[in-house]
Amino acid sequence: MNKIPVLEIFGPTIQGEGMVVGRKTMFVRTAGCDYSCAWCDSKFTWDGSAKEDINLMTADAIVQRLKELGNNTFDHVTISGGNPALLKSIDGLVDLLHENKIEVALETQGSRWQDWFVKIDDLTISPKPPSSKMETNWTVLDDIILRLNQHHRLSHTSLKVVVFDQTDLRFAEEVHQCYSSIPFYLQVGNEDVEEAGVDQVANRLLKSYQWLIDQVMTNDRLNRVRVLPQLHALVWGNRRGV
Ligand SMILES: C[S@@+](CC[C@H](N)C(=O)[O-])C[C@H]1O[C@@H](n2cnc3c(N)ncnc32)[C@H](O)[C@@H]1O
Ligand SMILES: Nc1nc2[nH]cc(C(=O)O)c2c(=O)[nH]1
Ligand code: SF4
Ligand SMILES: [Mg+2]
Repeated sequence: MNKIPVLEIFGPTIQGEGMVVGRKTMFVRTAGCDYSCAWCDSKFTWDGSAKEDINLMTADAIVQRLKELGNNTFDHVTISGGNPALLKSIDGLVDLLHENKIEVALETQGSRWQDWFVKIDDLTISPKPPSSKMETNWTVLDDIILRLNQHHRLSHTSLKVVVFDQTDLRFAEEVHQCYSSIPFYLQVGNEDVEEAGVDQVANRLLKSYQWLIDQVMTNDRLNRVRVLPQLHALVWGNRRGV
């Protein structure tokens, strides 16, 4: 089947995270995840609560919807989820976006490989730290990085680790040490994914950002790194579709 299970298409907005933070982009959010992170801010993609909202769409229909929403005001689309890497059918969407001169970014956790990864312009791999309660399969992650390297795609790749506490920070060090040539991003954990108030979310995030900066500044294992909060959460809190 080459249809794609889609939960959200939205934008234009700014990429709030990681290697192309601030970039004007549209989002396509797919349904389904092989993980169930304790603090996932997109639980509706895998916990069944939004299963009625899943749209099985062709690549053509997705691009048509993106154009309805964004007209000519975008040239970049971020595919996130859930885990889009569960879906072979994303291949055709990436090709169609490229045919339309639109760049493509991907958010994934590094638990599955897809051959279409080598076509992604901005590929973010985000292994999950202990606070998520998930276990990284290092063999799979190694294999993904190896394949990207074989295809000369590391210049299009970044690693991003969400950090909530000291234990997560040790995990981040480990990931950075293993793959030290890949641009590395530390992302502030959002502890308030149920909070409706924008100011409350922003205040808490800024406090956590300060803590994370302080930790990283004095850490000699985290030198060639970038430390970022989720910019969209600072602006819009936990609102969906931004
Ligand atoms: C919802 S996930 C979807 C893509 C993919 N499943 C992944 O985790 O990389 C998108 C990004 O949001 C991050 N994220 C999810 N919940 C978060 C939270 N509570 N605080 C900070 N970042 C979070 C993930 O780590 C990931 O980098
Ligand atoms: N603005 C904005 N930036 C994002 N970066 C990664 C997101 C995601 O949920 O994958 C995300 C999102 O949902 N919104
Ligand atoms: S891997 Fe991503 S989408 Fe899946 S549960 Fe974790 S944060 Fe959520
Ligand atoms: Mg998000």
